[in-house]
Amino acid sequence: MINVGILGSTGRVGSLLIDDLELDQEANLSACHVVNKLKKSVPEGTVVTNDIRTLIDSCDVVIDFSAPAATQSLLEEVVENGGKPLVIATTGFNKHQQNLLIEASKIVPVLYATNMSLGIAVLNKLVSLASKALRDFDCEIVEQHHRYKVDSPSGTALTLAEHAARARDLDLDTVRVSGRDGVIGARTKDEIGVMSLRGGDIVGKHTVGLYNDGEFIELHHTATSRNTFSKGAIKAAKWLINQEAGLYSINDCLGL
Ligand SMILES: NC(=O)C1=CN([C@@H]2O[C@H](COP(=O)(O)OP(=O)(O)OC[C@H]3O[C@@H](n4cnc5c(N)ncnc54)[C@H](OP(=O)(O)O)[C@@H]3O)[C@@H](O)[C@H]2O)C=CC1
Ligand SMILES: O=C(O)C1=N[C@H](C(=O)O)C[C@H](O)C1
Repeated sequence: MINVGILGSTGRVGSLLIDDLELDQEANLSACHVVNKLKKSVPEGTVVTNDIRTLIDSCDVVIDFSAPAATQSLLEEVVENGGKPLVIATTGFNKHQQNLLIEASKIVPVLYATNMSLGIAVLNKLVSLASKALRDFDCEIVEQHHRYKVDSPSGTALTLAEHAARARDLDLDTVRVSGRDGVIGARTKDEIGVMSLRGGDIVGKHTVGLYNDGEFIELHHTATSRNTFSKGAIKAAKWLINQEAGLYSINDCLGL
C-alpha cells in the first residue's frame, strides 16, 4: 500500500482525493494537512496536522492541490530538510515558486502538472502538432472555469499556450496577450491570445483555436468531473514513487 499525504485536504479537489483514496486498492490516505479543521471524516489512524514537516514524515508521497503560498512552504521544507516524492497540481505560481519546484526536484522526484487529465495531456500534443503545421494561423486560447477560481489564466491554458509557442520557436512571455480593450490596433501575426471566462460551476473547459482566412480549427476539452483530476493525481503518485529525483510531467507518467 502507498501512503498518501494531502496538502489542501479541505479544498474542492482535496476532499474528493480523500474519497478516491478510500476506494483505491493500492493507495490509502495516511495524512492530511489542514489550516484549521478537517470538515469530513477520514479513516482511523490518519494523521491530521497543520505542520508541513509532520505531513511529509507521515506519508510515502505528497499530493498537493492547494494554493501557491502553501506549495511554497512545502517546497521550502523539502529543499531545506529533505522530503518525499511530490505530485504538484496547484497552479498560479510566480517565478520564485517555479524555481523552488526545480530546486526541490534535485532532492526528490517531483511531478508537476497543471492538469491531471489524460485528455489535456493528449491535447497538449495535438496543439504542438497543429501550431507548427499551421504556422500562419492565428492561435487563440479560451478557458472557462467556476466563479471561485482565483488564478487567471488557468495553469492549463498557460501550458497549452507554451506548447503552441514552443512549436513556433516563440517566447510565450513575449507573445502572450491576455486582454484586449479599446482601440488597440489589429492583431499581430505572432501573438497568442489566452483569455479567461469565469462563472457558475464550470469544472474546466479549454478551447485552442487556429484561425486563418477561409478556414479554422478549434480543439476543445471539457472536464465534467473534478474526480478526473483527483484520480489522475493518484495515478501519478503511484508512478512517481518509483522514480529517481527529477522534474517530471504528466506525459512522462502516461508514457506520451
Ligand atoms: N492540476 C490539476 O489537474 C488541477 C489543479 N487545480 C489547482 O489546485 C488548486 C486547488 O484547487 P481547489 O481544490 O479548487 O481549491 P480550493 O480553494 O477549494 O482549495 C484550496 C486548498 O488549499 C488550502 N490552502 C489555501 N491556502 C493555504 C495555505 N497558505 N496553507 C495551507 N493550505 C492552504 C485550503 O485550505 P482552507 O480550506 O483552510 O482554505 C484548501 O484546502 C488550485 O491552484 C487549482 O488551480 C485544480 C484542479 C485540477
Ligand atoms: O482551479 C481549477 O478548478 C482548475 N485548475 C487547473 C488550471 O488552472 O488549469 C486545472 C483545471 O482546469 C481546474
